[in-house]
Amino acid sequence: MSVSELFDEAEWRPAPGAEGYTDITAHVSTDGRIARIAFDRPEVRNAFRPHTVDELYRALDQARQDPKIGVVLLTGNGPSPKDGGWAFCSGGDQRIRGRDGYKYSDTDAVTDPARAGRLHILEVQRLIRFMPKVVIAVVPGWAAGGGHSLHVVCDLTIASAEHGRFKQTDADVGSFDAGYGSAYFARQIGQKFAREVFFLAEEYSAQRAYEMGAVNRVVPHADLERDAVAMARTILTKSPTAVRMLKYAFNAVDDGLVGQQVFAGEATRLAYGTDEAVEGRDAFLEKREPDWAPYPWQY
Ligand SMILES: CC(C)(COP(=O)(O)OP(=O)(O)OC[C@H]1O[C@@H](n2cnc3c(N)ncnc32)[C@H](O)[C@@H]1OP(=O)(O)O)[C@@H](O)C(=O)NCCC(=O)NCCSC(=O)CCC(=O)c1ccccc1C(=O)O
Repeated sequence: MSVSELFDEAEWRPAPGAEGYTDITAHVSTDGRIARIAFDRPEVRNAFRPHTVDELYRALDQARQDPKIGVVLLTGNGPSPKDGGWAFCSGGDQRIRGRDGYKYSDTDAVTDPARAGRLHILEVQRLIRFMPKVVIAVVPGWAAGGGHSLHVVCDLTIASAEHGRFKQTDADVGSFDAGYGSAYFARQIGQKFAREVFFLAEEYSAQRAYEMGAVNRVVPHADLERDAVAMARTILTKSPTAVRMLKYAFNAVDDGLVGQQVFAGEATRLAYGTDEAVEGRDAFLEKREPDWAPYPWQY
């Protein structure tokens, strides 16, 4: 069975360990430079349960640690075998929501009570936010609730003109993403629009979301994945260090001290590459005073 109607078999090979996944699919482009990670529960509009989130975190972290991968495409497989509907992701699976979070199924055999009720999609959001690679939300259908928040936290969004739909249902179901999903969303599209999206929970077409500044590109459905790969390939022509520093620079202004820490960590890595920093380290190891003379107080 095909992974998804938009999936091009010639473009991808399974990511290492992907054969064990049940709720997502994970692939790497044949040249190893792009990851494609997809929700694979189209019959429930790609809603996620704790097991889905575990797999998603693992696949994203694997992409984060793969030095060849520069861009991650996050998408949803489809269409639904039940009614032909398309989805990026419809957020937390409301059927298994408990009073302390989302519940593992009996077959997941969770014995640790601390793991019983989960909201760890927020850990996935942080992984997307802080990974030093560009993450593109590729939206073939509904992005709703926590699925809407995931598209918000991705670096870029490309959506299907025919089937892309955006709706923030959190307040309909008594949930609220008070972090990136709402406050950061308001930074993206402005306070009035963001409040409208949450307080009215209406449906927005891909074109309307584009006009509001929530989406980068709207393309014909049949071209969605091809165009997403083309975007990724353009990004891959750029300097990895420059892209990494730019992502962290864009983040820093909204991420407080954590944003500064992440940006500064990369600045430190760059500084370690200079002769000046090498002199500091060598002087310590050689038990001598450092000679800073060759390094001016630049202005
Ligand atoms: C997405 C819809 C608007 C699509 O509507 P439509 O095309 O008419 O399809 P339906 O017939 O409604 O759905 C088809 C089928 O799928 C089932 N389904 C869809 N979504 C879900 C879901 N989220 N959970 C369980 N099942 C779902 C639906 O019941 C149908 O099944 P049948 O058996 O065939 O009848 C519409 O489906 C819709 O509105 N879906 C619900 C969207 C929603 O409210 N999601 C939850 C929001 S809350 C959330 O995601 C919290 C989790 C979270 O991420 C979080 C946690 C803590 C802090 C912050 C966050 C955060 O938001 O990030």
